[in-house]
Amino acid sequence: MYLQINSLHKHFQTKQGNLVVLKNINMTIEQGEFICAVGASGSGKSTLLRQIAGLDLPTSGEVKIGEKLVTGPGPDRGMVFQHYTLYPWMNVQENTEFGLKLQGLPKKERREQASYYLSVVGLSKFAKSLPKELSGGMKQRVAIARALASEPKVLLMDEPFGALDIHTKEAMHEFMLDLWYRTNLTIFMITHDVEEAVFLSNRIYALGARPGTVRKEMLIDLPERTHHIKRQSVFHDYRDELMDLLRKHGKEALSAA
Ligand SMILES: Nc1ncnc2c1ncn2[C@@H]1O[C@H](COP(=O)(O)OP(=O)(O)OP(=O)(O)O)[C@@H](O)[C@H]1O
Repeated sequence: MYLQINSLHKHFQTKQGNLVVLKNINMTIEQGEFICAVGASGSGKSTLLRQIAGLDLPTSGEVKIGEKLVTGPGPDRGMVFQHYTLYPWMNVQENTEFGLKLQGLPKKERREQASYYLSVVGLSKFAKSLPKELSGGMKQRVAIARALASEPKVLLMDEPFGALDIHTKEAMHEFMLDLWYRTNLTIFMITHDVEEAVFLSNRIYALGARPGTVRKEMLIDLPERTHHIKRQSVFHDYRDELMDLLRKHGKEALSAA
C-alpha cells in the first residue's frame, strides 16, 4: 500500500465541548490510484485532508506514506486548494519554482524542473505571465504544476475545481484524467460533487457526517472516461447510488444534530 490511514480519530475542543469530527477512518490506497472522498458539508473532508497533509495531527490513529508515519508536511505530498494560492506578485514560472526554492534546490535545477511541469500542464507559453493575466482554470493548472514540481508521491486536492464554471470544470476534468494516465500519479481528492467523483476516480470513499465516518467504499469501473459516459446508465447507476447514500446520511445527520 502507498497511503494508509489507520483508525484515525479527530476531535476538536470547542465552546460547546468535545466535537468528534472524524471517527475511526481507515483507508488503504495503492500507488497510481485516483481516489475521491465524497461527503456532505461538515463530514470532515477538509479535516481529513489536513491530517494526510500533516498540517494537523490526528487525536489518535495514524497516516502513513509507504512505511513513513506522517508527522508534519513534507515534499512527498503536494497540495492543491480550491482557492488559488498563487502569489500575485510572482509570475507563473516563479510561482511554480517557489516550493523548490524553499527546499533549497539550486537555481538552474529548479528552473528546469518547474519548466518541465509547466509543459506538463500545457502552460509553457505563460511562464512570464502574472496570475491576474490567467483564467481560473489556468491558475489551477499552475497550482497543480507547482504541487507536481516537488515530485510528490501523492497529490492531495481540496475541492480544486469548486470555484470554476461548468465548462472550465469539464476541461479541468479531462486535463486531470490525461495527467493521471500520463504520470500514474497517486491522487487523493475531496469533493462534494458526486458526478465529478464518479467521472474521475477509480475508487470513492463516501463519508457520512456528524461524526465523519466512511459509510461506503465504491469501486468505479467505467468502460471509458469521456463525456459520452455521462449519458450512459453505468454512470447514472454509480451517481444515483452515491447520491442516495449521501442523502440518507445527510438526513440522519440533521436529525441527530
Ligand atoms: N479547528 C477547528 N476547531 C473546531 N472545529 C473545527 C475545526 N476545523 C473543523 N472543525 C469542524 O469540523 C467539522 C468538519 O469540518 P470540515 O471543514 O472538515 O468539513 P468539510 O466536509 O470539509 O466541509 P465543507 O464541504 O463545507 O468544506 C465542522 O463542523 C467544523 O466546524
